Amino acid sequence: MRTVHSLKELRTILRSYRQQGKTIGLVPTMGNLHEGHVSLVRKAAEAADIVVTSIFVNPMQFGANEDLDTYPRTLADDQDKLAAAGNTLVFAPSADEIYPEGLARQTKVVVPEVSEGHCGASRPGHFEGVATVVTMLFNMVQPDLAVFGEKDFQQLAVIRKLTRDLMIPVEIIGAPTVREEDGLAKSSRNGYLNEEERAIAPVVYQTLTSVAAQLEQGRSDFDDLAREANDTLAKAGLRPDYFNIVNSQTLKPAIEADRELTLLVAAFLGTTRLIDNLSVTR
Ligand SMILES: Nc1ncnc2c1ncn2[C@@H]1O[C@H](COP(=O)(O)OP(=O)(O)OP(=O)(O)O)[C@@H](O)[C@H]1O
Ligand SMILES: CC(C)(CO)[C@@H](O)C(=O)[O-]
Ligand code: BAL
Repeated sequence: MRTVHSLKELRTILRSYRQQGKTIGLVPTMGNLHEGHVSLVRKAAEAADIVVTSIFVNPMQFGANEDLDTYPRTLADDQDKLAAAGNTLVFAPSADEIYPEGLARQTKVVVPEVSEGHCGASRPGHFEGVATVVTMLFNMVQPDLAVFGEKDFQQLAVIRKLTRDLMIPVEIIGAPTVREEDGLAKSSRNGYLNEEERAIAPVVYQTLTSVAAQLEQGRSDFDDLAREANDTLAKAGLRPDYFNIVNSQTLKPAIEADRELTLLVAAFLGTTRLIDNLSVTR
């Protein structure tokens, strides 16, 4: 497995794979890889001949008070995990390689509606940063397909929409959330949790499953359910950011007639912000 840091090297290698008629799958990540990421690489390897995993902590999607500087950078460990998972090529560019003129001069991709609300409301500019870098990665790698985790549910919706709207010829594949045994969604940011916080963290998924069960049993007083969920999170020691019950396609607030619902949650444990979601069919 090779690792390249420059766009020039990336293009040279990919040109040769394309000339051999190989299909290319892309797995965009920010590194500090865990089994969730590995599942995306495996899925990409099942569907494409060549898997390119990008590792780039994208400054454009971080707010001024967020964890850009402390985000874990663990390239050597990541390379070991990727090689074992069947990855072909790692693309690990510097910020200068991606944004040579700096962020202020960067053209932006703005995705309306699905970017609004939820994480989009709590992290202004975040999805512009994600949409822009993902569009750039699509242009740099020109993959046949790309795999993203359902853990970042709103992000996946944003990427599906921009791919359709900009007519980018890439198949977008969603992959299910990989969890710890106690239900906590695997996430690089779980590493920020101290022992006490880690013991509380599974309450996020427990709350999702409890609300999902009540929806399946026919409850449709969505506002009350969301309020109760926020209370449960707060009582456990979390600081809820949002708990929203939405239409799974539009990500707009659910209405009685909706059959496919998704519960979206973000909550802080200390300074760590956890997100998760669960979909329900009624
Ligand atoms: N537990 C998981 N299961 C499946 N996919 C995941 C999981 N966690 C992350 N992913 C996916 O991996 C890709 C890269 O995500 P990223 O590098 O941000 O990982 P992360 O662990 O979610 O990090 P963070 O803690 O910053 O959110 C995204 O498509 C994301 O949805
Ligand atoms: C898709 C992504 C790699 C874009 O920076 C990032 O948002 C992530 O890791 O989910
Ligand atoms: N997993 C989404 C990347 C971010 O939180 O910035």
